[in-house]
Amino acid sequence: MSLDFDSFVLAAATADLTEEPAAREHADAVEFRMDLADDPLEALRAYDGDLPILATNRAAWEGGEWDGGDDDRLAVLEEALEIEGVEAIDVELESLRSDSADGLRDAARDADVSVVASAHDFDGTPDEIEMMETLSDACERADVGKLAVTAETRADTLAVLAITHRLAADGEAVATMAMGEAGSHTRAVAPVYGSKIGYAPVDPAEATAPGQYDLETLSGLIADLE
Ligand SMILES: O=C1C[C@@](O)(C(=O)O)C[C@@H](O)[C@@H]1O
Repeated sequence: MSLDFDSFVLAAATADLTEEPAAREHADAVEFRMDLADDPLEALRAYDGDLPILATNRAAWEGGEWDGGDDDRLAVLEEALEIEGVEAIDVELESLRSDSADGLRDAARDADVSVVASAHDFDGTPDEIEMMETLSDACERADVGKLAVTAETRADTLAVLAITHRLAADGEAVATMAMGEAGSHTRAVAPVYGSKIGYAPVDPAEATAPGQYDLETLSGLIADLE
């Protein structure tokens, strides 16, 4: 079964699937950060929660903690496709651009699992033209295109919201957020402009990116702004 991003999905981001019961009240899905977990395939096989899983195995070169080779990283993600409960996977846009994840994407289609193509900028916010190019490319290569940048100013956050609005208005499935303290509010506001995925840790001490609100807080903010 595939996770459908027609409406907004709030994902509880975690390296520990036993947190799922605590996430149920506020989340629509669990983002399982396989790269941050000890034995991720074992944990997935043992999962018997209610929330669908978006599986991410983030490369070190994209801000994650997978410390093996890239082929192994994608192969582990491909194994996850076969496990019940996994309804979406996150694949780095760079892997899709280099064709190294073509097999994985085809396998996801065969398994009826959605693909999120993601790109991150941990240093800053590129200009709008560059962000439009990156996000449009991500949308072309997957079911959802995701872009997370690092905001330092209000102008940065406005630019992220502007491109979100533009692509969503064109019918593209996008997920956006500005990382960092200056970007926090975009996590609540981007869904108003059409962003389809939000990420928040159940436990604020276990954030998976800078500037995240905890799950209960983000869920409340999004509900208030709807
Ligand atoms: O790519 C993303 C988005 C994210 O980096 C964020 O900023 O919320 C959090 C990550 O867990 C997730 O994989």
